[in-house]
Amino acid sequence: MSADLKDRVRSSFRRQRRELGSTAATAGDFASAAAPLLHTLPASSQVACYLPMGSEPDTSRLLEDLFAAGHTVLVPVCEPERQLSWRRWAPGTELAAGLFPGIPEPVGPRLGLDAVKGLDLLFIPALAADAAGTRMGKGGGYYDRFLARFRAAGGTGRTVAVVYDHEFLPAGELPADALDAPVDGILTPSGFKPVPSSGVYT
Ligand SMILES: Nc1nc2c(c(=O)[nH]1)N(C=O)[C@@H](CNc1ccc(C(=O)N[C@@H](CCC(=O)O)C(=O)O)cc1)CN2
Ligand SMILES: Nc1ncnc2c1ncn2[C@@H]1O[C@H](COP(=O)(O)OP(=O)(O)OP(=O)(O)O)[C@@H](O)[C@H]1O
Repeated sequence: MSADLKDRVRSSFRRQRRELGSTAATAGDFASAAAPLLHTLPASSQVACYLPMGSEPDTSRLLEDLFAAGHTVLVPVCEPERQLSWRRWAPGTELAAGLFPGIPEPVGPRLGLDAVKGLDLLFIPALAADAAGTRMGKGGGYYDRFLARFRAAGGTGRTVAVVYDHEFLPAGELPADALDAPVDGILTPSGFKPVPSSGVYT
C-alpha cells in the first residue's frame, strides 16, 4: 500500500471532520453505545480513553461512566519521539496543555508501560476504522508505537477505535500496512462492532 494513498484517504477524513460542526454526535451517544461493552468489564478494571479535542468523537461522558463504574481511568500523554505515557484521570482532574497546545492532559505523575501493561480495555482515537479492524489515526504513529510495545510486553487488553458512523467502513476499505496495530472492535454512536477475525468478542 502506498504512503501516498494513505495520505490521501487521511486528508479526506480530516476534511470531513473539520466540516462536521454541530451535526456531530453527542457525548451521550458514545456513552450509550459503549454501555453493553462496559457491562462485560470485570470490576475495578484498568481502562484507557483519550480526552476529546476539537471535532473528535466526544468521550467525556464515557470517561465519567468508566470512573463512576469503579474502573481506573488512564488518559494518554504525548512524549517526545511520538511515544505515549499515561496519567490517571477522574472527574475534575486538573488539565494543562502538554507537548501539543491543543491536547489537554492531566497534571500529575506519568505512568510508563510497566504501570499500564495490565490495561483491560483501550478506547483509541481514530479518523476512520474498518470492519476488519484497520484503524487510521491522525498520522503521528503514537498509538501504533504504543500498541506494539504493549503487545510485546504481554499486554492482552482489548482495543476499540472510536469513530462517527460515516467513518466506519466495510472490511478491507482502509489501506493498511505492517506497522498498523489492528483493533478488536469499533465504537460508533449506533453501537459497538466487534472485529470477527480478532476473535476477542465473537
Ligand atoms: N484527543 C486525542 N489525544 C491524543 C491523540 C488523539 O488523536 N486525540 N493522539 C493520537 O495519536 C496522540 C497525539 N497525537 C497527535 C497526532 C498529531 C498531532 C498533530 O498533527 N499536531 C500538529 C499540531 C497540533 C495542534 O493543532 O496543536 C503538528 O504537529 O503540526 C498531534 C498529536 C495522543 N493523544
Ligand atoms: N511500531 C512502530 N515503530 C516505529 N514507527 C512506527 C510504528 N508504527 C507506526 N510507525 C510510523 O509512524 C508513522 C505514522 O504511522 P500511521 O500513519 O500508521 O499513524 P496513525 O495510526 O495514523 O497515528 P496514531 O497512532 O498516532 O493515531 C509512520 O511513519 C509509521 O511508519
